[in-house]
Amino acid sequence: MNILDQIVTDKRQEIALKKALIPVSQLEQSVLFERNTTSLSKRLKNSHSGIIAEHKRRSPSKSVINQSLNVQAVAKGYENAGVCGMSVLTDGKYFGGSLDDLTLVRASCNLPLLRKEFIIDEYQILEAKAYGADAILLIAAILTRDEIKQFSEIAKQLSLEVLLEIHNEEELNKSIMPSLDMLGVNNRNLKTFEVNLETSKTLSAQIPNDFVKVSESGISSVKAIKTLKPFGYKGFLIGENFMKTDNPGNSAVQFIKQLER
Ligand SMILES: O=C(O)c1ccccc1NCC(=O)[C@H](O)[C@H](O)COP(=O)(O)O
Repeated sequence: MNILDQIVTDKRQEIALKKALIPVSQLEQSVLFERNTTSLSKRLKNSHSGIIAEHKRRSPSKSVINQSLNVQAVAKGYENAGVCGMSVLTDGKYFGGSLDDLTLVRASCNLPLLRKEFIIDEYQILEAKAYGADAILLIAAILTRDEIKQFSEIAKQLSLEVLLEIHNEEELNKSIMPSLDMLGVNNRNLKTFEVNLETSKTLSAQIPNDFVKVSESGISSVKAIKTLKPFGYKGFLIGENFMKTDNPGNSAVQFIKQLER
């Protein structure tokens, strides 16, 4: 079984338990549920750096990255560095994240927040809104076209933007639809965990210009961003490169300074 299949199998059980514990009516009563959201895609379009900085404690590919940081300090550091948005991993088992991380981050910065999760059920989209997200990730590899349509339309009704993640042409072709805001090309092969920026380069020409293009994973240098920009990318999702340091905010400051040179 590949890693996505494993994660999805666990996720189904997790969601069933959560639904029994916290009914939808309770999610809808959250004080964060009615808040106005901030557009991540607009920030990316108008930004020079285009960085979406991620909070990521561990991962299936790297095991532990950094478990000793305070999530709110990381969020404030990223905001002060001038990133466009923040991605908060909420999966517990594989990434060491939680929905509490999302709420803590929401309380400590005004950045547009992406809930980075393996979304396979409408319930998780309601959670995203209730815990403070501005955008959700949908992963084409684990969803049918009908599910992508259904979930992205629900997100729209909740004023959440959608970043649709693809790994190849087939996933791109099945996913294109107007209810998506951003198209993310994941450079990480989830079978081998190898990262290759060529994936972003190769797929860029096939992504219609109506979508903000985001390159995800394995971005560890300013050079990589400078190489990807001519391919139309406006967003760059960076996790490990910042999180492996003692001060991810400071690393983002140095990174953006170099990018602006
Ligand atoms: O990061 C992993 O090992 C991973 C494995 C299986 C599914 C998803 C995975 N990562 C999620 C992400 O998309 C990345 O955290 C994100 O793009 C940032 O990547 P990086 O800059 O390489 O940390």
